[in-house]
Amino acid sequence: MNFLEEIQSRILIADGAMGTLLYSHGIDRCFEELNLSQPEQIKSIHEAYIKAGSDVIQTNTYGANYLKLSRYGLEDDIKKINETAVHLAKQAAADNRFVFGTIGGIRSFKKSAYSIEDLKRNFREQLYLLLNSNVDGILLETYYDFEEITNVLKIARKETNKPIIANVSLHETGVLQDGTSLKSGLGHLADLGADVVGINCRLGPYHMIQSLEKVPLLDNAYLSVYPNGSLPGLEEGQVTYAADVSYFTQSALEFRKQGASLIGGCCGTTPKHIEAISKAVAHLPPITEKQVKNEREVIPVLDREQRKYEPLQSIVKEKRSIIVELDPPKKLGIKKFMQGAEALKNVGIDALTLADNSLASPRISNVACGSLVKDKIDLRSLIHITCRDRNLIGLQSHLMGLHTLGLTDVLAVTGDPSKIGDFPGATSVYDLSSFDLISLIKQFNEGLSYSGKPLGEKTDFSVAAAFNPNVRHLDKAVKRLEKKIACGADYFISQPIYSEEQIYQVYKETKNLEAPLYIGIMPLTGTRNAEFIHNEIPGIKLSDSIRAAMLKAGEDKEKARSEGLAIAKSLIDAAYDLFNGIYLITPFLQYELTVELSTYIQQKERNVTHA
Ligand SMILES: Cc1cc2nc3c(=O)[nH]c(=O)nc-3n(C[C@H](O)[C@H](O)[C@H](O)COP(=O)(O)OP(=O)(O)OC[C@H]3O[C@@H](n4cnc5c(N)ncnc54)[C@H](O)[C@@H]3O)c2cc1C
Ligand code: MET
Ligand SMILES: [Zn+2]
Repeated sequence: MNFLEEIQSRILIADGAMGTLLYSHGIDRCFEELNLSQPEQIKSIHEAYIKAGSDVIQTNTYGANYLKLSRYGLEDDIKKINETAVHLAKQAAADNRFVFGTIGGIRSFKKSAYSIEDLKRNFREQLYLLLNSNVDGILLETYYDFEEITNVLKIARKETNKPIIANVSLHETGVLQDGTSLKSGLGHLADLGADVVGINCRLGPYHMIQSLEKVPLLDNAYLSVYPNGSLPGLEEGQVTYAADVSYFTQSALEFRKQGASLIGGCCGTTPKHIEAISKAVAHLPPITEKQVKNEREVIPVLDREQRKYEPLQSIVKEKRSIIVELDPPKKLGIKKFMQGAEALKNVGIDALTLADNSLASPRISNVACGSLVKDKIDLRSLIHITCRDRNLIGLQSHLMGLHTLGLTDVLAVTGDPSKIGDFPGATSVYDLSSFDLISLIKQFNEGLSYSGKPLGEKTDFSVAAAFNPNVRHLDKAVKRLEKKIACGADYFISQPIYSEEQIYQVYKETKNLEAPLYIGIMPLTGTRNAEFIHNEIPGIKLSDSIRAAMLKAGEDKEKARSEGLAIAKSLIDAAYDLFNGIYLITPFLQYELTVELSTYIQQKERNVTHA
């Protein structure tokens, strides 16, 4: 009996979930290891699916590859686990059933977690083991990453003439994670040589039917569909699925109408679901003609609204520009903060920069503060965004919120890790790096979300990135800047520098960059503050003369304060002719200091223009 002949003449029934039926062993268990320790149970699950009507069953090898097994320290058992899995499935299947060796996808949305080379090596090993055990075909399932499935499919097609089923998992109805439509994705997999192409997991029948409505019958591959039992729920920490099996009778008829030739189930489905599907469609031939729904017309992306403020990168390329950091307060109450913002606006700075819980300590949301500053004082707020506190969902929601509030100027940073802050046990999310975040914001400017889904409007963010010059190898830090420019950074803002020599070094190393740089200067507020910064903030070093001057000021607060200001002014003098952009950092909400320094810069500017 030949799979490809069989599927041509009638709808074939696949099996349902394996993992769901093994949950009772504990969710953190390696289910594939059960091939060795509980072979009878695995075999009886296969038998239950066969009894329910499955023509095609899959080996219990979804995660039986090096990368997944090594999470459990089981990588050395890879050969035995795969061979036994094939053996058990074959024992359960009579001659007229097909045993497909399954290989699950690895990547989630984070491409950086595994390189394509890692994935290919990992795949090849499992593929050889399954083919050597003489499976009837190969099943690729739960691939969210289209780059991954196309690469592994090419390998499989090269290595075997046996039938290959290639199933992707959808990001949302009809759309893959990278924004590719299901129609074009499946077409591409068919062109790469898959015999059957389709979808599995994540969605239930309703969304899968909707997705398939836009997919035509292909002339070089059959269509498959493996829906989940339902959308997942959570009960007492356990994933649950709705158990209405009769719903699957109707769903199976719909799948047939959409052109599916192979119908099974994924997470949450059981032999009962498969029985319902089998009873509904196993005796029917596949359809030969199909009315395809048009892909949704591309919604025109509205052009951006007029920006309220000119982008800082344009200003600083042309002329002197001062931006000042004023951190949102650590306690409730924003009177002093707003007074500071107003005083700084009155001395004519270009923007107030608002850190995002810097040093990983909670503060009033910088969006709340920034929005008030824009609306009440009419001063541009530059909102820092870290990747520490928000996952990919939160970050996208945040960007949409900023756009909605008209906060168009942002600084994208990785962010100080939680472990250095007030709540060391809190999670540092880091779904994205600063590079990824810069790229994401620039993609928003094209009107597209992370997955490439149209946002309806284009945003108009101007994106700053951070420059940390206080490192051992300045050239490496500058290389990071080049990478940030490649991701879309419009300009840079540096950490504070406390040495005239270092300012000159930074100028030399960065002067050829395409993107302008605001150089960071923060007034020292006292002798202890100076010693703390020199000795305890990683990377930052005060020059000998600055340190000596602060030590000389001693415990006299007034003297230390004016010495701190004098030092900041001398650093400004050193930076003045080299950089248009000056970034002043206000220590401890002492805005009088940054007001005085801003005035100092402007005075200098007037003297120069009048001279
Ligand atoms: C202007 C400015 C504003 C900031 N605002 C905030 C804020 O609001 N909230 C907050 O939490 N943090 C803030 N930070 C701190 C910042 O997140 C980091 O501590 C650091 O300065 C690096 O910037 P980044 O996050 O863009 O890091 P990236 O360039 O993305 O680097 C991430 C990590 O890679 C490593 N790395 C970086 N450079 C090198 C190098 N040359 N060699 C080897 N390893 C390297 C470091 O471990 C670094 O932490 C700010 C920093 C600056 C300069
Ligand atoms: N078919 C496999 C199983 O049911 C994979 C499911 S998708 C995570 O265990
Ligand atoms: Zn699944």
